[in-house]
Parts: sequence; structure tokens; C-alpha cells
Amino acid sequence: MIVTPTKLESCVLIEPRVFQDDRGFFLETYNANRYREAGVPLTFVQDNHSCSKLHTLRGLHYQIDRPQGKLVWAIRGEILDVAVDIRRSSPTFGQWYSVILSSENRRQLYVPPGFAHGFCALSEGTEIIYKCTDVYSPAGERTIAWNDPTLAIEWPVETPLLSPKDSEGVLFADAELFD
Ligand SMILES: Cc1cn([C@H]2C[C@H](O)[C@@H](COP(=O)(O)OP(=O)(O)O[C@H]3O[C@@H](C)C(=O)[C@@H](O)[C@H]3O)O2)c(=O)[nH]c1=O
Repeated sequence: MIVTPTKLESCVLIEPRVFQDDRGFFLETYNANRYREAGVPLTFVQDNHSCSKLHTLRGLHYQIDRPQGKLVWAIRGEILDVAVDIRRSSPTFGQWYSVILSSENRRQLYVPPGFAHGFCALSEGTEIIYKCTDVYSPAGERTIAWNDPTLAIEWPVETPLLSPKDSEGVLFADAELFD
């Protein structure tokens, strides 16, 4: 597998080795030993699977009480996946990184704990899987506005399909962040 650091501290892009043969393909989507060496140090305790209509945007999400590291990949269609470093002590605090994850390129993005995460679906019925290093905590959920002017994330659509919660995200400047 190929591991590429991103410009954000501890956030890495992984391209698993894909084995093709007459029957189809095989790949390891997670292997504790190799992913630890790649800079994915924590144990995962929850797996999520979501399906999104074209131009759905989910995010920017994080849990303030139980920060989650997330290993994200697409199994159908493609997304623009976005990680935002919201750790005040980090050298890359306030910076974002985006990458296309698709069922074609098989890339995985590791978004560490202490980051906000979001994505935009670039195809109809886009399905993603992500492993999380901590469990869901509804009371600790926080949402930063996807179109926050300070972060100025370059999204591929101007009027995405949003949940009511994501329509009311708070400004980055007003958000409760990590030390
Ligand atoms: C995230 C989550 C949601 N749910 C429930 C709550 C709700 O009724 C329904 C849909 O939840 P949401 O609208 O929050 O789903 P969604 O907008 O897809 O939330 C996700 O967005 C991406 C960007 C992330 O990074 C994830 O961590 C998560 O926050 O699923 C769980 O039961 N467990 C979970 O872990």
C-alpha cells in the first residue's frame, strides 16, 4: 500500500494494494499492524456506512467529548472528502485538506481525532464506509458551517443537499474547539 502524508499533521492518505484476478479483486481495507506503521495508531470501535444522493454535503462534524479518528473510503461512486484541523495547539490549526475518494481509486483518508470532517457526494447513491476510533456520542456532536468564510473550503457545489442540522452549523470563530 502507498501512504502519503497530507499537509495536515497526522492526516494521511492511503492507497491499499488491490489484487486483481479473473474473479474480480481483493484488498485489505484495514490491517492493524500495517495501518499502525502508516500512522494510524488507534483502535477502531465503530464502523459506519452511509449512502448519499448526488450533491449531498454532510459536515463539518466532530464530537467534542469523544473525538473520533476516522478512516474513510468510498465503495460506490465518489466524494470530495474534507478534513479540517481544529486543534489549537497544532501547527496546521485552521487548515483544511480535500481529496477525491472513489470506488475507482480505492483511496482512504485517515482523519485524526481533533479534526472536523465533511464530504460532498459527487455521484448519485454514493456509499462510503468509515471506521471510528470512538463511539457515537449525540450529546457531544458539533457542526461547523460547511461554508464558513474563514475556512473558505472549496466545495464543488454552491447549493448542496443538507440536513437541517448541517444548515445550522456554527461559524468556525464561534465553535468550541480542541486545545
Ligand atoms: C453519526 C451517527 C448517526 N447516527 C444516527 C443519528 C441520526 O438519526 C442518523 C443520521 O445522523 P447524521 O445526520 O448525524 O449523519 P451524518 O450527517 O452522516 O453524520 C456523519 O457525517 C460525517 C461527515 C461524519 O464525519 C460522521 O462522523 C457523522 O457525523 O443516524 C447514529 O445512530 N450513530 C452515529 O454514529
